[in-house]
Amino acid sequence: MELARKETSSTIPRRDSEPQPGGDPEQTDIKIRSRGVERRFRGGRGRLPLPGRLRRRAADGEVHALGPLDLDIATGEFCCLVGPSGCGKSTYLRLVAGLLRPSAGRLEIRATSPDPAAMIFQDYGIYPWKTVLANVRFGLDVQGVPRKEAAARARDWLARLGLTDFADSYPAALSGGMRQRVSIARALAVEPEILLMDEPFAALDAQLRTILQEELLAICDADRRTVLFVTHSLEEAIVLGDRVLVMSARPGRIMAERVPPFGRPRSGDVRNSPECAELKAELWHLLRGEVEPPGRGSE
Ligand SMILES: Nc1ncnc2c1ncn2[C@@H]1O[C@H](COP(=O)(O)OP(=O)(O)OP(=O)(O)O)[C@@H](O)[C@H]1O
Repeated sequence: MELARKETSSTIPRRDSEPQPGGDPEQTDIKIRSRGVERRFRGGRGRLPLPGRLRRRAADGEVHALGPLDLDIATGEFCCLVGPSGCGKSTYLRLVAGLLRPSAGRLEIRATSPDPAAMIFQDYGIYPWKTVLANVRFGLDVQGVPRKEAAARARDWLARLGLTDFADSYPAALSGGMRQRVSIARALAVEPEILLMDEPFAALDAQLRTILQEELLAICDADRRTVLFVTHSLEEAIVLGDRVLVMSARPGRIMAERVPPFGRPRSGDVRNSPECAELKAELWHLLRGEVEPPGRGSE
């Protein structure tokens, strides 16, 4: 993608402290534009049991979860979001998905379809009572895709993710890695313009995580999509992203951004490069001050 390629060089491009909203001012093909986007919550997370620190915040009335956030994401760009726990990463994804509305600011999704985003969660989000094939077909059925075409497209995605032999199995019979593949196949089958991934590999062991990262790289190289990927793993962000966005502690803002110095197509082997190690150290240095030490209180 243009932005990433232009900035690829032997040194890691820096855009410290005051990143341009959206990075490259010449970049006009914007898919997601955020201007002054904020989100506040009132009264905690419904009736969910909250740990003490969060319960105290909720009792105070309002949680300023995110922003103001100025950010442009280009069409076809793979953006990784890293930041301390509770800084509003998932909240931003839910805003882009249209599951939440901003409390202030303007969030523009420049989509060509009425339902442009698909979301993949850490806990798979697949239906246990449906077979693998039916899960992958689900979004296509909802879109009203004719039965034959839906079945063919679903089977194609099953094949791409190595799930053909499990088409008639139920999720309970699958390993965690397989379930996450089903979840990815289901999201991609509807060919979303925007793919939102919220720590999708966090529950997997290190080997499976590496394999699924490779698969995601291959899928995105074959078929460029706009991707927003939330992760706590700096290495994962560097290996996958055209751009790594570093968020401050809550209320989250974009504090810095870095462009991993790797082109496309890209192999997961870049994780073993000195550039990856250098960038990881730099990102950790940026983040360290934002990560709240245990017991420092809620504010
Ligand atoms: N529905 C809600 N009601 C009240 N508070 C909420 C709600 N959703 C999120 N929050 C609060 O907003 C803040 C940001 O939450 P969010 O889940 O977006 O953070 P995050 O960066 O994704 O965290 P993590 O990395 O731990 O998943 C947190 O303080 C959280 O408790």
